[in-house]
Amino acid sequence: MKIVLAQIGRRFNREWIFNHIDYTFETGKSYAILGINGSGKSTLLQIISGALTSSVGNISYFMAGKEIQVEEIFQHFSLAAPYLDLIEEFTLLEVLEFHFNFKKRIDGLTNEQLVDLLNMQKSKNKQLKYFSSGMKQRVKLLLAFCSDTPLLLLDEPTANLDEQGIIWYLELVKTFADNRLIIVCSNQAHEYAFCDHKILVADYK
Ligand SMILES: Nc1ncnc2c1ncn2[C@@H]1O[C@H](COP(=O)(O)OP(=O)(O)OP(=O)(O)O)[C@@H](O)[C@H]1O
Repeated sequence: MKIVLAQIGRRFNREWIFNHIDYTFETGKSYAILGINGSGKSTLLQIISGALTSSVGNISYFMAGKEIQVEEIFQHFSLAAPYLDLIEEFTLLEVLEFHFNFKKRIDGLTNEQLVDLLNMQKSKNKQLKYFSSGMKQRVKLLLAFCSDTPLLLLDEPTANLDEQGIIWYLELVKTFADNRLIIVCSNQAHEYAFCDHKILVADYK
């Protein structure tokens, strides 16, 4: 997969958040979008995911040399982000079942294997509204990493995770990152240290 940004800019009302971004993202590489709070990392990630349009410029997506339209791109990425909500009335098993109706499971992982990966056997029949914020974050990350998509988008992946959770996240990266295009929005070194390329939003002010 290849994503090409050409002179991308975004403003809200009269304020330009960033402008003139020319950048190419490619499969097999990992990228960190970096910047202080409010610098525009999530805005850029949402443009890449097609959830938000840019104010100027063009974004193009290619898979196996064939162009994909932005309306289709949702089928090809998984996203874990603070603004993405889980259905809290569902139990963990119901969340897994529901999510994987829409996305293919990586390596055909079963619900039991996914629960084991989360280390949440005791909580599999519990509604998510009773999960701690760290547990919900682990579920979001697992759904993203274990969906068979070429593009993995992670916004603040270790938000709400304790030290053990951060180690668990880095294990997910090791196990499920191969041959994918990964883009991480972050301002915490431990969550993007593995990334090959770094993009500073402040360079595009
Ligand atoms: N819908 C919107 N309307 C107006 N302003 C917005 C909107 N969405 C974002 N902004 C503004 O755009 C700027 C960038 O926000 P964004 O959430 O992309 O930053 P961020 O770098 O991801 O921040 P954080 O590290 O805190 O998550 C902020 O000043 C924010 O207030």
